Amino acid sequence: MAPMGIRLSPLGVAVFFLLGLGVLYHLYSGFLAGRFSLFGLGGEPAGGAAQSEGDGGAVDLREMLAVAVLAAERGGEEVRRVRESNVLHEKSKGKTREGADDKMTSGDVLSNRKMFYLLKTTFPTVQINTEEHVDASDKEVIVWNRKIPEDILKEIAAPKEVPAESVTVWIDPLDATQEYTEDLRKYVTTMVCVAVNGKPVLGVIHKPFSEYTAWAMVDGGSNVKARSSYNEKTPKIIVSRSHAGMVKQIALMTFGNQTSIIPAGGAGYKVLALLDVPDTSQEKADLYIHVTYIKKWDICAGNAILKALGGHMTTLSGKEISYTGSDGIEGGLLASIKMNHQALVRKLPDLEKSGHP
Ligand SMILES: Nc1ncnc2c1ncn2[C@@H]1O[C@H](COP(=O)(O)O)[C@@H](OP(=O)(O)O)[C@H]1O
Ligand SMILES: [Mg+2]
Repeated sequence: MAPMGIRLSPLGVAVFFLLGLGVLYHLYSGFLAGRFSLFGLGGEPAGGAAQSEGDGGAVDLREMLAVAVLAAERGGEEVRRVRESNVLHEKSKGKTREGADDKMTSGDVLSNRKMFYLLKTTFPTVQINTEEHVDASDKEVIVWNRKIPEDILKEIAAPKEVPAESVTVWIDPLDATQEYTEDLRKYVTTMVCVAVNGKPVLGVIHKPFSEYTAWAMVDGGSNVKARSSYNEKTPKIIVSRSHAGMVKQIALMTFGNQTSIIPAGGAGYKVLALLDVPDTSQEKADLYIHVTYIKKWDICAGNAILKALGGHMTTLSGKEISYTGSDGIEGGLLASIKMNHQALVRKLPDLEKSGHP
């Protein structure tokens, strides 16, 4: 006889066992999904999302920085792969206002796809503006493993939440496309910028061919710094080599003939030229000046990094640039660090008033 006269029916045991399994599955499914995403095994967006569909509320800027770094690096892998294949599928998207070809390659398109979908999957409600067209039928779900790299954790000790609707992300999947087509690899970067209420707060500039990444967050931290000194009197000025306009004449007129001009590709490269960057292929300059029309994805990341390090990027007349709304800016660009930026502005001609780029 069973103790206390209880007899266990086989059917009852089976039902009890199944119920138990159901409860365990319910309890652990979220945990397991988290583990799988940890290994980057793919799956549904919710697996790596730092923000769920219903959570229009807040995003953590420290998480956005981690994803921005990853996106720039993943995009960079595509940029490198396409360049090394030598099959660029080079096309013209049209002409710039000055009549130059606005080029696009498979490197731009494939990098854009990776960068856009990684950020979109992780932060589904955030506004993302990117240089290249995103093909919705060619969607790729890329899951973030939710790991914030050690160097970011070391610099930025706590999460920093902001309302998701205050955020605009700017992606440049391949800066210096013209130079990319000429195989001038050192100028090429991939960039991500996060603006909050139009102000640039977080920037990432990645060099795919030297695998160097600079990042910074305003009032947060950075992995890059300013150099110890700059020449304010006769600065070395870095300028565009393929969208120059009248920049050389303006620079020489303002700073005199002793000033040297360095023509270079890429807005990301030119901002890095102002900083203390260990990459040996990186030239150094004291100022970055641009006088023709330029787009916000080209400059937002550099603006955020300079601002985080105490520098400035403004129009030539000293106006701050707002990273919401329209894609482009008139009025040129002046970028400096550890200099009297307003004094530089006073020296330069006001392009917006003269109407002459
Ligand atoms: N007048 C202009 N019109 C449109 N885009 C411009 C421009 N001047 C510069 N740019 C863009 O700004 C970036 C840096 O330019 P530059 O190398 O000449 O300094 C390049 O971005 P992309 O390579 O991402 O297109 C370039 O196309
Ligand atoms: Mg580009």
